[in-house]
Amino acid sequence: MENRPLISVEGLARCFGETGQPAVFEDIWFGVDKGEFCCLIGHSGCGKTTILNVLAGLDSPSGGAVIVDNREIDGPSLDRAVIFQGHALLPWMTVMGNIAFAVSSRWPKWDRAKVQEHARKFIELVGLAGAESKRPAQLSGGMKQRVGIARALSIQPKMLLMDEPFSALDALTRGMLQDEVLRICADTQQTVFMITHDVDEAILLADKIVLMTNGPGARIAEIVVNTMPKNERHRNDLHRHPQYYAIRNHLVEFLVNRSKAFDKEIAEHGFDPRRPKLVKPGLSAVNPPAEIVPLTTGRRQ
Ligand SMILES: Nc1ncnc2c1ncn2[C@@H]1O[C@H](COP(=O)(O)OP(=O)(O)OP(=O)(O)O)[C@@H](O)[C@H]1O
Repeated sequence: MENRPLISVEGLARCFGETGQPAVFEDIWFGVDKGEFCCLIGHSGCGKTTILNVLAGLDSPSGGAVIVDNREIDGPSLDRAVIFQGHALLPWMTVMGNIAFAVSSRWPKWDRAKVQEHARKFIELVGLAGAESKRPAQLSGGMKQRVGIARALSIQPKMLLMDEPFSALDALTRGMLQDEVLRICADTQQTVFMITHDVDEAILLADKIVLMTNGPGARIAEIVVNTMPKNERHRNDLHRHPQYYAIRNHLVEFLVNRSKAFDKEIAEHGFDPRRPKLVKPGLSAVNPPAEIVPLTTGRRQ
């Protein structure tokens, strides 16, 4: 049996509107391994949120498929938890109520005491002990986002999907939450797919950064491997790491110049969308992963 990553995005395309409209993105191929933290970066409108929605099972692609654990996604599942930019909490419920609600959806047979005990562990994990009985209106933006993170983690999903989860927060709160997410995901070996516009956030959190060209017809241009090991990534001295500027300059150069002129690169150097190049800025390029043979579902072409 071939070695498929936990999440395998295979030939994904999405068109909106009438037939004949150009695809927002097409022929998107990449994988996320178990325990890996993957960030997706690209300009506004290239289709990042649409890809995340497909991964969440909230949208259907016009072509291709997403395979998780060797099964094609065909709808939402508690195996995949989403953290949105706006935390989407239930305003009439307390912190405990919001998290317990998710926990009891996941394990409907658990009694109230077991649900609350489990929920409390995650409330503590995100530093909200003592705020269990507060309602969302009584919380700051950062605290609400912590509840969203605790709720998503509490159902112990196979994968965590995050759409710019920190972008609405002030810089100080954003930094603190980034540190916590980095620690929690490393401790729990959580598989994460996250969209961000913030290059430094991607360098701090991601094991690999998937670069998307501009739409319409957006593609995965390449995949940047974060050559800074997780345990050497610290927000306050990220810029002192010997690999930092090589990675940062590579990402910024892509966003400023290459993302809009990728067709020219294709014409000059060729391009295999099934095997986007793996790049290690500051080190040499490495071979792309082995090609994945798509599962034939017969459902979509
Ligand atoms: N339901 C929809 N109906 C029609 N068009 C849509 C729909 N959802 C998204 N689009 C279009 O698809 C394109 C990609 O949208 P998407 O939100 O996925 O981009 P994005 O890369 O996440 O952008 P941003 O970084 O600004 O959030 C946009 O042009 C958007 O208008």
